[in-house]
Amino acid sequence: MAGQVNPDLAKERENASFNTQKLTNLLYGGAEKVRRRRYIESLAFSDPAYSGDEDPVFMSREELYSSQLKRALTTVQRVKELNITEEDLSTYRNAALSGGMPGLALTWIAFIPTILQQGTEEQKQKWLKPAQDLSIVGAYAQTEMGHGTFVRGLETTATYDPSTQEFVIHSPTLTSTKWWPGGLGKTSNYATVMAQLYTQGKCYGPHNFMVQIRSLEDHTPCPGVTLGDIGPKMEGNANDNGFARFDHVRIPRENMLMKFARVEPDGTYVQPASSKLAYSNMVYLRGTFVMSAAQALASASTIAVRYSCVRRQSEMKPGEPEPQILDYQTQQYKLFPQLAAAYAFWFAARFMTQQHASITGSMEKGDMSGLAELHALSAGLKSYTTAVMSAGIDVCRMSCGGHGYSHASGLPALFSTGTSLCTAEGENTVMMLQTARYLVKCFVQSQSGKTLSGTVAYLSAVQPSPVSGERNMSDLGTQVTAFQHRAARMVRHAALQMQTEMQKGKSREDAWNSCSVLLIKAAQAHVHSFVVRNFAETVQTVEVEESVRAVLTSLCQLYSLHGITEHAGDFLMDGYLTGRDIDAASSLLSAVLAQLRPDAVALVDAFDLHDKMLHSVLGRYDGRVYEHLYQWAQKSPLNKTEVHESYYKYLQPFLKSNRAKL
Ligand SMILES: CCCCCCCCCCCCCC(=O)SCCNC(=O)CCNC(=O)[C@H](O)C(C)(C)COP(=O)(O)OP(=O)(O)OC[C@H]1O[C@@H](n2cnc3c(N)ncnc32)[C@H](O)[C@@H]1OP(=O)(O)O
Ligand SMILES: Cc1cc2nc3c(=O)[nH]c(=O)nc-3n(C[C@H](O)[C@H](O)[C@H](O)COP(=O)(O)OP(=O)(O)OC[C@H]3O[C@@H](n4cnc5c(N)ncnc54)[C@H](O)[C@@H]3O)c2cc1C
Repeated sequence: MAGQVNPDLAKERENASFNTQKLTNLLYGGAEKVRRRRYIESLAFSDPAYSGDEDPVFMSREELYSSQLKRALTTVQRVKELNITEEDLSTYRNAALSGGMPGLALTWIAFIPTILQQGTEEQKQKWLKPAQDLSIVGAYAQTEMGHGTFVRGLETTATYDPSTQEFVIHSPTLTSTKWWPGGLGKTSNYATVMAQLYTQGKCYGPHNFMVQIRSLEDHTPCPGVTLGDIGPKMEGNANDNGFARFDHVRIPRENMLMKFARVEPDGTYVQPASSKLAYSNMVYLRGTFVMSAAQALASASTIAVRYSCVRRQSEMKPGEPEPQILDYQTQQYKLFPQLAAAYAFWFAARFMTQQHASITGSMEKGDMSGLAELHALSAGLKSYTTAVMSAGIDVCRMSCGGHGYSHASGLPALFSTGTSLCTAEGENTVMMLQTARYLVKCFVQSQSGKTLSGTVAYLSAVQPSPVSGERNMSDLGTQVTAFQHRAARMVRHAALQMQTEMQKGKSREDAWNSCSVLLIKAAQAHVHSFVVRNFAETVQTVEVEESVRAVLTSLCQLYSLHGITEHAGDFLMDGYLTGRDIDAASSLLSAVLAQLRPDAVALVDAFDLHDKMLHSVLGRYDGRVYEHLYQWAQKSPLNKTEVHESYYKYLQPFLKSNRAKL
């Protein structure tokens, strides 16, 4: 990252109130981890095997597919040569493949985790090593053309035949065609297939099956399997999201992933401790999306904040030089909430990872009591953080004016990739409704006197009626309590509204549907409140230098004050906060924007995102935007020749004939 730095950016860095490195260490879990991550990334960044390809935005779909596949295979080779450990694997791969996720990566992201989550010890022994060594390449084939959300509605069948001890995998209808799985189209030779399990004439619902789909010799589809790519998408076109149809394809009984449910050789079905354990891999992946959301928003904020310090536009005071656009309060109001949300989500992702490890640890020992909370938390956090991230990246894009709209900024690709996380691994509305379902249940339990624990404990603790009196709106404790009050009120309101609808004669399902907008809003308020509380607790308790704590405290205040002012109606609804409180929150918010302004560049630098990860001319660490914008445009394929061939084909004859008519 050396080289001459734009003087405006250099000045920003000199003027920061805290040591950037200390904050980076906090984000990544210590100085040694930061050093290690940088070293591992440098191995990829300095490797000539990964350089030389042109910018992905100038490539055709086929070029992109094959170049990223080649890169992915190089990573496999390098991981062995360089002895990259399990701990460093994702850092290395992310650095090497930052130009676009290849279909092959689904082996790492979804296929291997499914074997780990759903396989018996024997099955792990059989398939994990080949998958890790890439002697088999796998996809996670669940979604069908007709059903993605409603897993119980999947149509693919796996019918057990005790006479041969095999399952017969079949796609009975067009809509049962597997559709979307990453890496399925052209790359994979295996897939875990989610199918309705039939045995002894009874359907036991969706279960996972290991199915070979292509020949290990020549990669042609196995008998009875039809495969292909589903075509280009909004982004992610290095990935061959694919389709698959099965015509009575037979697989051995041992290919059902049987960690939880089992089918005995005679066809007897053995129940799992919970039928939802077949979904455990989805819960795991959703949890990981929270960090992806944090990192995507961190990238967008880094690009937009750095550029906003390099870019000068208009006149603030007559006769004075044009100001850096970050000096406009409106620009700060666009960008700082995204920056604050990136930090908030980073800490929430950390909590999510710890919760996942702790609850799955208990589940391994047979204690299923945490499953519902884990599902509600991962579904809600996935939904909330990816939605805010997606909208936030677009705010960052617009904040960069015209240059933000160019692929040179990196923001269009970041948005199109990021926004896919709102749909993949559980559509966001559907996920938030799952959280709402849990909240309503908890509310009913608290009404009958049960003391709630975990992330919903506040639902029984918060006073239903507002507390009158003066409030200090700058106090983090006051802000957290206000968020909890808002969420508790909204959950109570949605649940009581449902009860009212049912008392009027509606079925539970109809009452649920007619209250679902209220329910979604209540669940969003719950997750929002959790994120605020977790952020506040982190900044108050973390061991760190006081200057770092001070800037994080301002950032946390900004995050919650922004939430309060943007959702003022929710806080005012029952008079918990007054108009004066909201006015105070708005004034404080303006003050915090100004307070954070000198630290903005240092706060994005602390994410420690290398230029080779950002892929942005606008977000370059050295701020040399204009010269590189000019250089970048020269690479446009349209500039390969001075006069484009279409001129000779179309424009020249057209102009000639037009002129002849004159
Ligand atoms: C920029 C960054 C880029 C980064 C790139 C990243 C890579 C991207 C890679 C992309 C890769 C993308 C890869 C992909 O996309 S893979 C495909 C992912 N697909 C999905 O996620 C499907 C979503 N649908 C479902 O999960 C279910 O069908 C839902 C949940 C909707 C309903 O389900 P169902 O109809 O069966 O249930 P029910 O509603 O009758 O409820 C019944 C009860 O069950 C409880 N329940 C439900 N579920 C769970 C659960 N899991 N654990 C524990 N409990 C659960 C529920 O609360 C209820 O409890 P109760 O109230 O009765 O007590
Ligand atoms: C980039 C990408 C990668 C993917 N990778 C994979 C993969 O590797 N493997 C795989 O199996 N799948 C994959 N998928 C598929 C993905 O998991 C599904 O698209 C996703 O789960 C949403 O399901 P759906 O498409 O059926 O949406 P739908 O459910 O049809 O959603 C359409 C609308 O209906 C609404 N809706 C549906 N049900 C309800 C309800 N109960 N209440 C209220 N509203 C409702 C939704 O909110 C949404 O507004 C991928 C998808 C994408 C975009």
